[in-house]
Amino acid sequence: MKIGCPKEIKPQEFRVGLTPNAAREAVSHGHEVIVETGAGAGSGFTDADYVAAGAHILDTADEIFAICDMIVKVKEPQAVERKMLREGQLLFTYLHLAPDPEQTKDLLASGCTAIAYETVTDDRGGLPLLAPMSEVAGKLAPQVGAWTLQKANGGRGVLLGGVPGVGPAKVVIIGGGVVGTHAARIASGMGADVTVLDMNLGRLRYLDDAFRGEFNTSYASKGNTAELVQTADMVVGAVLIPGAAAPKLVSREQLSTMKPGAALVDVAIDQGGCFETSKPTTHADPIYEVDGIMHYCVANMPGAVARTSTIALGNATMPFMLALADKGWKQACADDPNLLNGLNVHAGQLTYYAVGKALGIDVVSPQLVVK
Ligand SMILES: NC(=O)C1=CN([C@@H]2O[C@H](COP(=O)(O)OP(=O)(O)OC[C@H]3O[C@@H](n4cnc5c(N)ncnc54)[C@H](O)[C@@H]3O)[C@@H](O)[C@H]2O)C=CC1
Ligand SMILES: CC(=O)C(=O)O
Ligand SMILES: [Mg+2]
Repeated sequence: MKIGCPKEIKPQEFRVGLTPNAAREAVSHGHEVIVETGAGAGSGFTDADYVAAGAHILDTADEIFAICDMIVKVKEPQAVERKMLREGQLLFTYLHLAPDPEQTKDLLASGCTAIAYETVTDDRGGLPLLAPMSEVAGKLAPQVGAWTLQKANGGRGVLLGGVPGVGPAKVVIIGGGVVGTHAARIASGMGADVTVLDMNLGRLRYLDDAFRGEFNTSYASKGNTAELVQTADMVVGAVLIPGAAAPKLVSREQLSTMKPGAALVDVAIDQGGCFETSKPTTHADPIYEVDGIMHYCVANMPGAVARTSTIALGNATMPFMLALADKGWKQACADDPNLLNGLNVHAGQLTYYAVGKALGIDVVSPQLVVK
């Protein structure tokens, strides 16, 4: 199979879909790997590194999309990339379709088959291709939130860890999954007073047990959430219902109950965001203010630490990428129900129920598609 890896074109996205190690592995399985010139530069990989791994280099994304059977990327295809996708071609990348009707329309029109990293599952109910980037974004959240809280950036002027004689900042994390857990570890490591909210009591039990009270836990009822948000210096949005649009858990009215200059860090923005006032921002212009509350809503946070993120993502995607290349997507998905859960689009039809529900589009069963 011809496997293509174009350079990412989303603003300030420095990750790349294939590492030289992944390219080497695919070549050793008998595949041809074609990488766009400079695609790895933002992650510290040169064209020569890919050539040494057995890949070929081409000058433009057009050439790669024209000749490759499978396109491996990081971020959802941008409008110009969507025009290059074609019937029968396989796209393997993050998609986040539920909050993105335009991308969904274009993918359906292209006739391609698209497998979304964020809905591939594992046998323990986890999301193995989302997890590495959630680990990164979770660890970044207190760091970017601390910066947002600085006075010159519009924030409250509060230091997360406090100092002797002045108490620490209060950090409230809504969602105690992968993002939430990593954010809690870092925020409490920075000395903040941290509370994690989740609706899953089993998850709260696990967090309490595993971290031995290093941070507080609270059940995510509307009342508890509203009370904690009022007292918070920083709120991290870290909820997920896989594939679906994020539920809105803090309304615009609630902003007036918060401390002026508090920071909302909406990591769930890639699924539409869990604060009513969230809208996607970029690393170039990451924050904005609504009703005196600072918002940070960058939808590709891991791109900021591209080398760490590219290697972590590549470790996770490699076995799935190889299965897709070795067997073809249909057989690979038929053999592995976890990979089949990644199938979002095939030949003009949606194949993921939560996306169809969010966008009001009919869905065909993925099991029928691979029969
Ligand atoms: N902005 C960015 O650059 C990035 C964003 N993300 C996003 O972060 C979000 C979280 O991802 P993960 O932590 O991996 O998901 P996860 O599935 O590990 O955790 C989500 C948690 O949210 C909880 N939850 C669901 N609904 C809730 C509610 N109404 N109230 C309280 N808790 C609720 C679940 O019980 C679960 O524990 C996702 O939208 C993901 O796509 C992930 C990586 C990078
Ligand atoms: C998960 C995601 O959206 C990202 O890593 O950018
Ligand atoms: Mg994203």
